[in-house]
Amino acid sequence: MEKALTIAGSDSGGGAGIQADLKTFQELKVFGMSALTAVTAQNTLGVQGVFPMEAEVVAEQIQSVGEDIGVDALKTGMLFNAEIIETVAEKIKRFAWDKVVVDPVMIAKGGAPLLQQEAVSALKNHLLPLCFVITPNIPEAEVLTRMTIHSPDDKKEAARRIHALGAKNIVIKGGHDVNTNEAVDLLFNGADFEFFSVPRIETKNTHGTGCTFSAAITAQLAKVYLYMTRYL
Ligand SMILES: Nc1ncnc2c1ncn2[C@@H]1O[C@H](COP(=O)(O)OP(=O)(O)OP(=O)(O)O)[C@@H](O)[C@H]1O
Ligand SMILES: Cc1ncc(CO)c(N)n1
Repeated sequence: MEKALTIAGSDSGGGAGIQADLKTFQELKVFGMSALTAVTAQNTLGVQGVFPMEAEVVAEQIQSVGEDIGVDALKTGMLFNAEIIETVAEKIKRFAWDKVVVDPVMIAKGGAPLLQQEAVSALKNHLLPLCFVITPNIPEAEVLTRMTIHSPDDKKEAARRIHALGAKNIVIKGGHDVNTNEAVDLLFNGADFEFFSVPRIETKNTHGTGCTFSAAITAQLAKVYLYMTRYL
């Protein structure tokens, strides 16, 4: 059975974070493992508390999993601060993991910060160059590129800029594009653009959509051989 690791925060409400990731791994029939970066107290009303782990605690969890069980693919979610980001980047390099999915989690849907503002540059400098796929939502893509995104062309330009930061494949998710009746994601692999569009489901219950999405990509990556060198 292929093995997937999530390096992310705990959501006590079970909709996002490692809980969403592990449920998704299980659904897609890969063996799920976790390295916890933070404990959050969350429910349907919002985020009531955020308690980050020491970077050393994150490092030890990744080390234990990497040196014994093995990792076919991994994703990162909430990383909270620069120290944790740098620790995660070091471990990815140390184990030479290549199927790395970065969900650049910054702010919970209710507005609570899940990444310190000063950690954005650590994310750009240390983690983006190591990632095979990055899955920003529109506000996250705006922070990473320092541009505003209104149109499909803006999404393309943002994807180009994120590619220039070192990410190999970029998916800009369209969940936040609430003015259209479609949810349109854009994939850019450094050469070609592809839009994926589905009818927007009218619901407020979208907590954890991004975590589930990036966990699904990670699970599917765990099962495939990366043979297309253009993407590597
Ligand atoms: N209302 C919706 N109807 C259909 N698809 C949706 C809807 N909202 C989001 N999606 C899809 O779900 C996936 C996740 O996108 P979204 O932009 O919601 O991520 P996110 O903001 O990072 O989520 P979160 O921060 O809650 O984890 C994308 O593929 C997006 O197109
Ligand atoms: C722990 C955690 N990770 C990610 C998100 C983003 O959905 C969240 N709300 N909570």
